[in-house]
Formats: sequence, C-alpha cells, structure tokens
Amino acid sequence: MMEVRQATAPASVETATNAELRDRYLVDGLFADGEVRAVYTHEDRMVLAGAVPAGDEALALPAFEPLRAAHFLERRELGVINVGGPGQVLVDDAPYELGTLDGAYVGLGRRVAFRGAGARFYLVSATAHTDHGVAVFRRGETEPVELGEQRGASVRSLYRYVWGPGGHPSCQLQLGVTVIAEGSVWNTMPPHRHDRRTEVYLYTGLSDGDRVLHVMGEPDRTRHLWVADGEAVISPSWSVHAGAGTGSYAFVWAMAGENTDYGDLDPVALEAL
Ligand SMILES: O=C[C@H](O)[C@@H](O)CC(=O)C(=O)O
Repeated sequence: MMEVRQATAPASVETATNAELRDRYLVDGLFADGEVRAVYTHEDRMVLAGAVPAGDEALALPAFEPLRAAHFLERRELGVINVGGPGQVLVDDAPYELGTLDGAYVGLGRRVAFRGAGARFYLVSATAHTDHGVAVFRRGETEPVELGEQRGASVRSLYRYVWGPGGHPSCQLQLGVTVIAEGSVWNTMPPHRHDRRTEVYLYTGLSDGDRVLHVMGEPDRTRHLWVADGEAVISPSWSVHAGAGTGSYAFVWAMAGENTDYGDLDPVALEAL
C-alpha cells in the first residue's frame, strides 16, 4: 500500500484546521505486521515506509504502483533504520544484521527484503542517479555529536549515518538518529530550516502514554502536532522542525534535496518565532 501526498504551500499552514495539518504532514500507521506500508510525498519525492516482517518469511520491498518502476530501487536509493528488535535486511539476498537503532544504506538498483519477527524497519528513500553501494551503521560503533544543554532540557546525542561529505556517499539522502538524554525533552533547539532540503522526523522509543509536541511552519507563524510513537512528520523546506517530549524518546531524521551538506542550514533565532 502506498499513499501519495502532494506538496503544500507555507501560507496554508496558518489557516489549516488541525485535521488538515495532520492529513498533510503527520504520517501514522506505517507499521503493520507482515506488511510494507509507504507514503510518497511530492516534497523532494521522498518515500517513507514501515516494513514489519512476521514469522520466518522474508518480506520483500514491493515496486509500489505509483513508482511506475520494475522494482523499488530502479531509480532510487534507500535508508533503513531498525526501530524494533534485532532483524535482517536482505540486499540482493545477502543478509545484514541490524540491532535497535542501527541503520543501513542501499544504493540504486538493488533488491531489498526484510526478515526477523520483532524487528520494525523504518525506510526512507529519495530519487537517485547512480549507485553508492551498501553500508551498515551500528549505533554502538558510531561516535555521536553531543548537543544541547541541561539548563535548556535539550541534551541529546546525534548519530550521523549518512550525512554528506565525510560520511558514506549518497545521491541525496542524509540519515541518522538522535537520542534525547534522560531528563531532557527538546530536540533541534534552537531550530533551523534548510531551504534546499526536505526533512522527515520519525519519533520512536516513546511510551504508549507519552507524546511529542512537534512544532512546524514558517518561523513567525508556527503550528504544532501531537505525535505518538512510530509516527513521522514531513517538514517541507520552508518549515522549522523541533519538538518537546512528555517522556524520553529518540527520532530518526532524514533529508533529501539539492545537496548533501549537513551544515547547509539556516538557524532560526528564538526571538524570530
Ligand atoms: O538538519 C538536521 C536535523 O534537523 C537533525 O539532525 C537535528 C537534530 O537531530 C537535533 O538537533 O536534535
């Protein structure tokens, strides 16, 4: 199943109802046992998906009809983060083990499937013009960038898996995981935009009763979304993206667009919000 979402205009955020905001920017229901569920957004043509293998069967990544492709990665590259228990990503039938919050990159042209009951694979894809191979990223072997401060309740560790020059090469994709420290609540504070890229956050590790208050929109007219575990938010290039949780959490960030320079971002001063 693949849902298609159109691109949207920044001014429409200010007047949208809550239901309209959720329909356009919140992505829920990606994870269902034994299925691959996907959303194609026209924001930089990113595809988000959840793949939840059940039993011992390998779950193949389908060539969803809206792609009009013989197979999913015919004209695309893929990032994978396991947000569940241990499992395997099969790339051209070769298995790669991924633990919780480990990641993988799969380049153009390869065939992908998933295996392992208990694993939950979050997938992000962008259009690609050349093959950049296959890579696995282990959270335990990745040196995080430490950000934030205790007085701002924003202490967090940012694990960069695919992040442009200095990391594994990609056509467009950048991908990583940020883990909020115990007792901190804020991500991406102070916020920023990046006019040359779309970004998607997938929140994970939240308890059932907890939520993240995710802030979006142009800096001087923001709105919010209440986000539960396993839900994602699409941030078009004009939107800030930051959030505060009612409990501890982590999130997968992924970008695609004009360049793969992680540092190409436009900080937004708090006074401008
Ligand atoms: O462009 C960068 C992305 O928004 C994230 O990498 C930021 C982030 O994880 C954080 O500051 O908490």
